[in-house]
Amino acid sequence: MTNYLDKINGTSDLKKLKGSQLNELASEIRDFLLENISQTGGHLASNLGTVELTIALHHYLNSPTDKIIWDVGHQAYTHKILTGRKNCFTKLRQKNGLSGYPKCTESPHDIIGAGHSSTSISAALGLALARENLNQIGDIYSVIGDGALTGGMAFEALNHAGHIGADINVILNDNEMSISDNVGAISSYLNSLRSDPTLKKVQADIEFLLNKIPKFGKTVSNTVDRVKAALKYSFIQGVLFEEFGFKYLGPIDGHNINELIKYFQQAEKIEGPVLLHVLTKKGKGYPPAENNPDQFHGVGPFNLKDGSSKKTKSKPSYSKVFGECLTKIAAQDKRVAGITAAMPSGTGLNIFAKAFPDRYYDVGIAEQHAITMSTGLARGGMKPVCALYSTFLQRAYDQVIHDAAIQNLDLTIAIDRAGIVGNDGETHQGLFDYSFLRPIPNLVMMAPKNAEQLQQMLYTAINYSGPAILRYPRGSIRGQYLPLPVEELQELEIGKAKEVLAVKKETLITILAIGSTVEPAVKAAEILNKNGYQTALVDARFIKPLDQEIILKALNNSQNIITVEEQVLAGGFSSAVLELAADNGIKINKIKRIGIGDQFVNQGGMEEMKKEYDLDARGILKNALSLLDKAEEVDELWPEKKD
Ligand SMILES: Cc1ncc(C[n+]2csc(CCOP(=O)(O)OP(=O)(O)O)c2C)c(N)n1
Ligand SMILES: CC(=O)[C@@H](O)[C@H](O)COP(=O)(O)O
Ligand SMILES: [Mg+2]
Repeated sequence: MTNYLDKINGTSDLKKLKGSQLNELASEIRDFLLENISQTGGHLASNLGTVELTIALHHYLNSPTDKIIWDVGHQAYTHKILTGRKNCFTKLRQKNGLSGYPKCTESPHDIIGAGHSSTSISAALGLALARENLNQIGDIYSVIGDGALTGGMAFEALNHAGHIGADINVILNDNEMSISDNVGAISSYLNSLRSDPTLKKVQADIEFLLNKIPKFGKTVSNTVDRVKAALKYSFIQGVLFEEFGFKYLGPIDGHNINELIKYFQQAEKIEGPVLLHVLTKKGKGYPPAENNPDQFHGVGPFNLKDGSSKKTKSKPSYSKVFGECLTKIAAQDKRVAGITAAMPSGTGLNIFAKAFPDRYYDVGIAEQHAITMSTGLARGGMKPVCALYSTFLQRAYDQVIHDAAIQNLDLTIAIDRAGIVGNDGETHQGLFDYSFLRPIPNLVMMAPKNAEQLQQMLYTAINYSGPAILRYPRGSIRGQYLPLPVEELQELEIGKAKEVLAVKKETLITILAIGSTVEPAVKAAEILNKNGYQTALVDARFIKPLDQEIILKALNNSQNIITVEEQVLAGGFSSAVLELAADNGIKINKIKRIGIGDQFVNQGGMEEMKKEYDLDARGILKNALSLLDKAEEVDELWPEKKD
């Protein structure tokens, strides 16, 4: 049997294949994806769905002169395979390995880097305008999913591109899924387009017409309009995208390479913006993923035979603890509502959704709207809890300031995936939220050290009457999970830290930690104390307001200070401590700040990357010893064998 995949070393080899050879290649690529992703993990279902579409694009276009922009970018694995990166798949999403997203530094074919949703049409438009201004050549294709199309930015770009008649092609990859079921009026609208038989007939007639016309531009538009009228089917009334000034082509079978190429040829004949509505199946070709596209959207290593996970059962995630606790609180208070921006299972809000479907809102990929809608709910007397990943909350910065904080409204923002997120890499790290939220008046912001504190903090945030934020990391909890009954939940005193190991007069070292760094700091402090280096430890709990009393006490009484935060150093927890010291005229003898410097953090395992930035117990110990000029003792003091 011919192995086409091994023979392809770039898109020029692909172009030599025809007809059924391309279908065979698609099948080989699917096997390759399954073989590799089952070992490394990755975004399986979306990639299985875009194999034929990507082959057709690269067969028809000349990348990188022609430009393909992948929205979110989690579905671009076949693009990577066809553009010379096949051999890198053994290290997909791993440290120093192949990125799971398009990345400009990785390949000239990755025109625009991504990871966050709904940016591709804007980027395509910018490229088209640059092409025009600089007399460049090349077609420009953006590939956006039906989920990503729920993001407001996509519509800002459609609005602009349609208005100016930009010569771009937007492929709407409609698989009827976001990560979970897609939501919203647009999604229902796409359903109606998909099943409209008249549209297919009109498309056939238009195709016939286009084949007769060399370039479907302004000069012939009257003819086309006449044909449309004659067909008694108005695109203008029928298709939303036409209202935006786009020519609509479709629906197109996204698993039929020849049909796709035929439509690309058509699109080329049309001047101005074209939207190609391509229908694909998420998880295509692998029954476990076809049947459970949500579960197979992003996966860890799994057994190919049945799709079962290779991971041994681990502790519950922070998201699950959050979801369960919220559900319990909501059972007692019918004002509590849950809001997600297209991440119900990721945030644990699916647990709440099941119990209280009437108070649960999935707004689609619309973080800005999620926050402002929450403020409206709050104003109306509800107690909204809006759960967003830290990295995606970046989208809603102004809404937090303008709609929540200035008006001091009573909402809770639960920031999930705060800190290092691991294999998604730079675009998804949650490393900026302390810094961008700390300067905002009226906000209260806390970070739990473990599952127990997460529950207490959620209860505190919901009961606090004003905008309250809690941030917690991705992945499994540390320590034990004892689900607390509501009667045992207690409001924490706002802005109160806790001395885990008391600060005394002339303390040698005080570690000031917050959130996920507290538990490794406890371990480091225990080792230091055991070895005669008297160490105190403060769990700050609140970054805003900071407990001035306890932190000033620590600064005044300690010969050495260590701050630890899973965040960038600039503007974060350590900055808050230094500001407090400066404002109170305290001269800190020696200080070491552990956190992320002025750089983006690459992909890699979560623990692996935390270790790299000294955010683990050993890293904290090492920094403490180096403050005492005893760095060389770390191996000797560290109780575990070198790993
Ligand atoms: C701003 C933002 N919010 C949320 C996400 C998380 N996210 C990644 S992919 C995805 C679903 C995208 O659905 P779609 O575009 O239809 O692609 P599919 O996975 O179906 O191929 C979501 C919600 C994100 N990447 N960016
Ligand atoms: C593509 C994307 O943005 C999401 O699929 C993301 O990878 C989810 O990350 P988690 O695995 O942390 O939920
Ligand atoms: Mg989709």
